Amino acid sequence: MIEVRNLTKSFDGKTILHDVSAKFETGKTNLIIGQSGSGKTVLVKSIIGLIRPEVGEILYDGRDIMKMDSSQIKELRKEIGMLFQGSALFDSETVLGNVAFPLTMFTNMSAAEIHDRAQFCIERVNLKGADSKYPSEISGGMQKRVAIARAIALNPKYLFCDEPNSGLDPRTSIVIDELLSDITHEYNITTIINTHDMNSVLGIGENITFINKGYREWVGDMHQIYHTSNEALNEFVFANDLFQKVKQYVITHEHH
Ligand SMILES: Nc1ncnc2c1ncn2[C@@H]1O[C@H](COP(=O)(O)OP(=O)(O)OP(=O)(O)O)[C@@H](O)[C@H]1O
Repeated sequence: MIEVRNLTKSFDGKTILHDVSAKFETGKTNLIIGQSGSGKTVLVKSIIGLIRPEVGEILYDGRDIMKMDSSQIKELRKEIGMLFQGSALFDSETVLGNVAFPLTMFTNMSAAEIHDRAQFCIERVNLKGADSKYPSEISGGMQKRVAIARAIALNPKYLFCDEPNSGLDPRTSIVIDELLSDITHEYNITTIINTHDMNSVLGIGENITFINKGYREWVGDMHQIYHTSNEALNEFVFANDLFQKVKQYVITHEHH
């Protein structure tokens, strides 16, 4: 579990995070949602140690990253997988080369072991047979799966995903969401997903943290969110007609 306690962060005298506390649970898909500019990225960057808040605690299964020096943070990062927006693959490397990269960089595994582990991860994301392809030769959804395979190569305890569905069509987005959710459960990973995608919120949101103007205003899951009395959250999630209808449908049918 990652627990954040009373985080406050300001830039140039302007407070961006106001006393934010949140829990991100092990083996669950933890979503962070909120409007553009609400402070989600500042929160995530704080959690991974790229930004240092003025006040607060950030506990990785009890270990406070705020109290770590840079070499300790570097050690901790070995337990963290990252999935960046746009996949961030190396264009000049094959699928296999991309997935093998962190294994080559951060382990003492032999070439044969690296090959086996990379192949295992490639198969886990259903890309068997694509290992010698280059990123430019595969679709955006497949690239995202390569990025997921790379992110899990080192068997991370923690996985951070920044807008994993950006640029993907709705159907591919669901495939990626389900893959992230399955992997989270299967390997008992503390997964944190920064997302704007309401399909993800309602589809895989096991633990949702809503940030509004730098305050953590709501926490709950994809079922509870239909019943929220938080106006800002309601407007954010159910802004469009379709989601409004889904909400009415769910609420009506729950009472029967
Ligand atoms: N390094 C920085 N220096 C000064 N201000 C910053 C810095 N980083 C972020 N901010 C400010 O913090 C606020 C919150 O930004 P943040 O990027 O966390 O929003 P967000 O919720 O992630 O938005 P989006 O959904 O658009 O990515 C913004 O007003 C931004 O200008």
